[in-house]
Amino acid sequence: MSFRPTPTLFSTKPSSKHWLARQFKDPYVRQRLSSPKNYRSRSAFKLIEINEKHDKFLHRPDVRAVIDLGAAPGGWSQVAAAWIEGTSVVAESTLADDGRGVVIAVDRLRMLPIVGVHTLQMDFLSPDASSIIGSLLREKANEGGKADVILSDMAANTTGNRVTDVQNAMDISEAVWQFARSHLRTAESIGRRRGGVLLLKYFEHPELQTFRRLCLEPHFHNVLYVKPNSSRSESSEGYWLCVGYKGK
Ligand SMILES: C[S@@+](CC[C@H](N)C(=O)[O-])C[C@H]1O[C@@H](n2cnc3c(N)ncnc32)[C@H](O)[C@@H]1O
Repeated sequence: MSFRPTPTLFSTKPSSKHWLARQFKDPYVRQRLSSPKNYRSRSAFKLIEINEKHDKFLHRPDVRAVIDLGAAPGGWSQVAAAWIEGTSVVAESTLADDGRGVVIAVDRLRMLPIVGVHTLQMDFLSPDASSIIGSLLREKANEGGKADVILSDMAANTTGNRVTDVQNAMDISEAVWQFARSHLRTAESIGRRRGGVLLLKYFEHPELQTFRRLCLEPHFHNVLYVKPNSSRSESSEGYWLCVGYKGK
């Protein structure tokens, strides 16, 4: 596919020129535009890469319920649904009776539908988010309302105020962790040390490292820092891949 902008569609401000130049050079932007899979976001390649490099935690026969927090526009949900829907390399017999598991995608923005994905438009930080998502899990996946994998690519809008931005990032990490405590399946219940997986985006800051040490490390068999090649090197984002949830 050729990748040429229509000049009249773009502003010529220096910031726009810089953005455009970066987009044209970016191999993942090109890959997204040329891929027949029509991924909705460049982020899809981050999840694909993390999954490939880390034991294909998403592509396990016993992964039936995936929650994608901060899912819009939907690249990660597409990747998860491809597996759950059985369009990936999976034996039919390993899927649930109706041939599917469930992906629940949550975002405060509206998302266009994706086959096999239940979308919830809501603010994840609202007090009733956990119970609403839990009810949907019980209804669509299992009585216990447990998820095998919880993904969070959520990021608050930056304000330019460092203190506020760090606090917002902390609030999201804390809320995701509290949610995982209630809804993530334990490794023990699956009989697999690496089961019960949380993938959580965070931004470099000492307070977030403290959060990792106090909240995540004691409750998972392994917590890895992951910076996929597809995550821009100038971005301070990284992911914690927490495998083997030990339970409360
Ligand atoms: C980087 S994008 C996610 C991209 C997504 N993984 C994909 O592949 O398409 C981050 C998303 O988090 C969402 N978000 C941030 N804070 C949120 C909140 N409190 N509740 C729900 N969604 C939130 C934003 O609306 C945004 O769509």
